[in-house]
Amino acid sequence: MKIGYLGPKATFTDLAVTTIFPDSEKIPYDTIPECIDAVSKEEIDAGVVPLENALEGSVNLTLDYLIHEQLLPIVGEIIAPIQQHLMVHPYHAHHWREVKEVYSHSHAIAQCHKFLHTALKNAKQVYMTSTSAAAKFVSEHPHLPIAAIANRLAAQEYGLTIVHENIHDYDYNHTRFIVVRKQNKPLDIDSPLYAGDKTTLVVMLPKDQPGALHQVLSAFAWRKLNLTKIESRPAKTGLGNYFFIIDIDQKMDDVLIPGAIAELEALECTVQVLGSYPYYII
Ligand SMILES: O=C(O)C(=O)C[C@]1(C(=O)O)C=C[C@@H](O)C=C1
Repeated sequence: MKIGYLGPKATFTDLAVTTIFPDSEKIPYDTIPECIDAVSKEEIDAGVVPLENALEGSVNLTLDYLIHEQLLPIVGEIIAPIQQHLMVHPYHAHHWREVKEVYSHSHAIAQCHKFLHTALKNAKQVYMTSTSAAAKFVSEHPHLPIAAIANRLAAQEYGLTIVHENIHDYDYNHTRFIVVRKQNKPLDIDSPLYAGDKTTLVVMLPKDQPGALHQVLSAFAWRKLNLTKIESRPAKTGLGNYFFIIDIDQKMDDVLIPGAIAELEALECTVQVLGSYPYYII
């Protein structure tokens, strides 16, 4: 199987893919949209992109691109621990406190806000497409006084020295990655890391109906369907127009979830099933 991922080599997405698909051919893409487009064009069998981080919340680019540009089914989810390290070119290892710029993915920079605020208060923060793209950039500019925030594999891959370990602000730092495919075909993963199943819906509420969200939630509540996430994103059709992304803590069944969807449609909601898929915890 060919699995695309947010690259280059040694991103957190790469680590997640290697753990869950150890025997697959891995194809890196520079950006999340490029990876999703490659799935859509069937250049690859599946794509893996980050969706949500425990400290920083949703990766909006993934959500928006999937919902507005390429509506592909989610066929799996990988939850992985995230440890962020500060790294520099070996040349700067002894004077890393003097770096002028810190490069990383915006989520990684946000996860290390307290550390950056205290240890590198005057360094400019520069966003890159991924943590390993930042590490690669730092390795390619040995004479610049700059640092990257990335994982240990990236330090090894790009020959950087870790000068401060575990700089993320809170110990519990995990990211959810989703696996998307062109067709809604389950992945044949036989992994001891399997931890359960989820179903994700995208729900657009009817316009200007008092209590609509309350009614939507009660369609799940009285069926005792456990929701693990509800998030709103702009529908991009006008101010105040939002849709909701709802995760249900179980597989699509024949009765309860279809019943809830039918009830939402009767309330004039538009409902799309983004996927019903297994998740794996690393
Ligand atoms: O840049 C990477 O290494 C990624 O895999 C992306 C990403 C993200 O988008 O949140 C994944 C995990 C970390 O939370 C930081 C960055």
